Amino acid sequence: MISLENLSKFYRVDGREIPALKRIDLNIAAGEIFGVIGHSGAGKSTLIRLINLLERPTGGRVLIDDVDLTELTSDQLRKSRQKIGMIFQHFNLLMSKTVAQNVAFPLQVAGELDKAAIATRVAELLDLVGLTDHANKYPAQLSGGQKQRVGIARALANNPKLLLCDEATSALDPQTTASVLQLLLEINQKLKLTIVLITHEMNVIRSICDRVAVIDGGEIVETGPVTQVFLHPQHPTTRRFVYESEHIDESDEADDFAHVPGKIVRLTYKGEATYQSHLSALAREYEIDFSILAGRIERIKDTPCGQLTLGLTGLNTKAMLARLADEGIVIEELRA
Ligand SMILES: Nc1ncnc2c1ncn2[C@@H]1O[C@H](COP(=O)(O)OP(=O)(O)OP(=O)(O)O)[C@@H](O)[C@H]1O
Repeated sequence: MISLENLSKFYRVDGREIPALKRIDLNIAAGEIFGVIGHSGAGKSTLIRLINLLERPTGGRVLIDDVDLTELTSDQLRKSRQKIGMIFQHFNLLMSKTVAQNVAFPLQVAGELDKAAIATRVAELLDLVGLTDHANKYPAQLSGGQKQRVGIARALANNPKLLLCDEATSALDPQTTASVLQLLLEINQKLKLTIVLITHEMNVIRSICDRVAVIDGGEIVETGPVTQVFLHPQHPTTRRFVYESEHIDESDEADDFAHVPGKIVRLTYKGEATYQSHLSALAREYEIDFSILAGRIERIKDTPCGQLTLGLTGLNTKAMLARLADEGIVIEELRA
């Protein structure tokens, strides 16, 4: 649905060109929730603002459903933008208008004049985001989570096919973050809406995204399904994000395991295999002793996943690992 081709953006500051994005190539499919994660200054905001041309690229193309937005007239662009909703970290609500008026605003801007039609649509949207009882309140009377729900209702007013989320939960506490993410997931499933979100928090990616791109210094350094990127991070920036979110210290681990005898391996389980007890049965069969050095079980979106780091001793470790591999468990040898 979205195709960014060789996209670059330079900002001109005091006559100097500051590179913000360098030759980005990215494809996002209709109906997916796609996350972009990066540290401050990595280029996330620039990237998301290029998707609806709030920023114009210095080079490259932005295609949405095969239409190159960079070639549209300003009138055509305005029409295309009505099919792209956006929500923001600080909500950007009109403080002097009520919740209902904020949600009605984009309908009026799009040319809807029928007051009854507007009222019906606003009621539908407030019901969708769970704010029916707050229609006549002003933004100052709402919590952060409620404000973001107004932002979401407003963004959905004109039935967009794409929703862009610019650090949409960064100003919210963890519990409110979880409920806003749940709402985004419901909307994605109910309305078949494509969602692109940017964040600096791995937890946001883990809870609702299907695929993720990691951005660093204006470049995409890694991209893939969230389970793949989470369980087998390749680039140092990705590894840092994952290990920080799991409170793992790689260098500590190496020290801690220095005195463990035998082979050290990491097993990765995905799906139902996560809960099965092959390990003890196989260890008995192959006369292997194992000690558990580290472990975690979690859910990545709706997939259960587990990782176990083991110390193995015995004559048949190779054969036992081959059996585990046959059962679809990914084996990484950390020390031979
Ligand atoms: N309007 C601008 N003028 C000049 N430089 C800019 C402008 N906007 C962003 N930049 C620069 O471009 C780079 C990328 O910024 P961007 O805001 O896209 O990063 P980010 O990953 O969203 O960071 P943050 O999470 O802190 O918002 C940074 O070096 C930033 O200083």
